[in-house]
Amino acid sequence: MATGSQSKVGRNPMRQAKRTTGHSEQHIVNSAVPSAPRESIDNLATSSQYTVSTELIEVEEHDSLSEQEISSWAPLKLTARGGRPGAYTPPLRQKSSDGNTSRNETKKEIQEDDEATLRELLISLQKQVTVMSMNLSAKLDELQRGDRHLETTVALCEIRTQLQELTKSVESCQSEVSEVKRDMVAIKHELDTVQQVKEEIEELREYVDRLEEHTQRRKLRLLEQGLTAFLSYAIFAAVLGMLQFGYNTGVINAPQSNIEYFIKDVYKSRYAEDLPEEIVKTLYSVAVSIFAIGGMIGGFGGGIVANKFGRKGGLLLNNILGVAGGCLMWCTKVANSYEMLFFGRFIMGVNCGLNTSLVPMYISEISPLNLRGGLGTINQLAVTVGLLISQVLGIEQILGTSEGWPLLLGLAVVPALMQLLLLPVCPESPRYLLITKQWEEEARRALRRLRASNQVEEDIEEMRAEERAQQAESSISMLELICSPTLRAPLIIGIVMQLSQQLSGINAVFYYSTDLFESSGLSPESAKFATIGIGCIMVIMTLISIPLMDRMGRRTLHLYGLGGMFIFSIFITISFLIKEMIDWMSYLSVVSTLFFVQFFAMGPGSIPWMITAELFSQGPRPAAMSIAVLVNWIANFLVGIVFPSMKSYLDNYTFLPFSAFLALFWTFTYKKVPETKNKTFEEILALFRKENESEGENNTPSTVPPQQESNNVSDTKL
Ligand SMILES: OC[C@H]1O[C@](O)(CO)[C@@H](O)[C@@H]1O
Repeated sequence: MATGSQSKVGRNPMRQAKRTTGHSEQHIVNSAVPSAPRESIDNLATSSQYTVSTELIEVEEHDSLSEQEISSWAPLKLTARGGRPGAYTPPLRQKSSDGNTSRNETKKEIQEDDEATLRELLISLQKQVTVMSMNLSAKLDELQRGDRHLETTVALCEIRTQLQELTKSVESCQSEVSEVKRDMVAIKHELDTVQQVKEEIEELREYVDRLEEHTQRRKLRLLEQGLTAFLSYAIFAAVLGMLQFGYNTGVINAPQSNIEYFIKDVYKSRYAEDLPEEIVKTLYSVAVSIFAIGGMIGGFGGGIVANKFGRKGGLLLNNILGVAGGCLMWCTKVANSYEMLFFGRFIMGVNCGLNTSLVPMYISEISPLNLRGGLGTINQLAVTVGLLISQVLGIEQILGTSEGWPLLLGLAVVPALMQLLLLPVCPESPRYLLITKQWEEEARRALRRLRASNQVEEDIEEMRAEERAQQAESSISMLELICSPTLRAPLIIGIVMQLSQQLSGINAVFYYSTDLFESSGLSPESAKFATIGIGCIMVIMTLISIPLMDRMGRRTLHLYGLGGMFIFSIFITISFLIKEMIDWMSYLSVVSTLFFVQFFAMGPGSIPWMITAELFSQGPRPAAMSIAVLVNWIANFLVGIVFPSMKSYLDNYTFLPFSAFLALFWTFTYKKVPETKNKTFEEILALFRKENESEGENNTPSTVPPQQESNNVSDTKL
């Protein structure tokens, strides 16, 4: 307030006049110049009364301004001068420092008080000037009528000058008022803009809320979808491929001695000499393992086939290999050629490798979200059924004879022919049609048939969302997949899950269970039945795990599975170690093996197949499946090859390396594997993308400290 006053003093023409006059003049000025107007301008805002008092002029203005009018000047000075000496600071410039509160206060002050106050100030100033002029004119007349003519004239001149200055002062005041007015308009404009932005933000928030609600509703509807007859049919037709895999895995075990005799016979009939026993064993192991080599090739090529011919298309074509492989093995004896057996096994391997890639992909892509886990487990159920069928058919009473074994191997044509018959009426994967091929109408038609409903828009929307989410990484090649930082984590998880299935030692049990049981004290007959018992347990437990998959979640079941396998692998070792001392310990090994297999069926048997397909969106899924399936087949092959040597080197400790692997895989699953249950492919993708972004932000190394909560995004860091 004082500053405001001072600023005015500097510009006050009356003060200037006072400073430039001499002593005698000073008297004249003092006596002639009306001090009250000068004071009234200086103290305009603070004075509650206005008095003109000189020797010559006495103007009482007290009555002309009300108390209210005067007190209302104070806020005007405050806002108009802004506390900066000699310069007017518009309130507009204060807004940034004071924020919203100051803006609102300023707005209130200006809008409610200042406008009226400024107007009143102007009016009162004009009034004062008018009153003063009138008073002065009256006094002038009075003086002109008097004798002191000369002094009066001088005084009058001074008064006139002062009056002019006063007028100027009023004018400058007016211009300040207009300035304030202009600022007020600007502030109002700015406040309007702020209001507008506020409204826009509010609208956007509402839009986001609506969108979230819509996504939630869509997901709920997706979770309500049921299993239709046609979907069951399509799944049955597709999993025949996995049954084929199980059958060919198990079929070679039972007729081992028959096949070895056949190899010897062929050799003798060709070269008229006996083949050494070791070479016979080696040739038999070629017949066994060449299947896994074919599996690696087929598994690796699965991604290319899936993209080129589609999932269903690829499966149909693959059956040509199935029929060809089956026929070759069937005709082996008639053709008197073990080479034919090897070739047939190799072709069957390629066929099964392709199946392990194409079937889980097709099933996960046609399944409704809420059934994806359960239906994914059907893959492994088919494998176990295939294995059991081969074990049962392989007993001596059925086809496990020197005459029956070619047919036993040749029966592999049955699943292939059945699939050729059943699959053509099934639709192609709608995801493949929509996302890969961009054939929306065909995708809609396929979905309508699978869901037995015309309401398929939720599925279409969900697929579109997946497509949008993966846009940045569409059409991924294997090299791009390996190099992509976003996909690295799911790829490593997919690979480790496959390794956890094979390096758990399951095939050590499957390929060598009869042998194992015999060496732990069972008779050959009992050992064979114990092996069949294992096959049955496997089928039953896999069946039991189907409803659990979408209730307990993949991660939980995998952890239970690996944990149980770890415990019973230790029991197997213990039973081996003390079987010499305690007789009934051989039964402990059988029971432990049964439990070991039971825990395998609970999770590690089926989850790796489905989770690999779940961890990736449409673009990188085929390439990821290829790599993961290849790893599975390599590990499968290695266990098959290495286990006999392991057995002779480690003896009773043969299962210990598997125990160590199981502990390792359990820890990995606990720390890194996210839950995919009831998550859309888009959500799973977002999970890894978010994790990758936060990794980028934190600039942390790729291995992160352990996290407690599995479902947490950061759990997926690798
Ligand atoms: O059921 C046991 C079988 O399952 C697989 O792990 C495939 O899932 C095979 O390698 C194994 O022989």
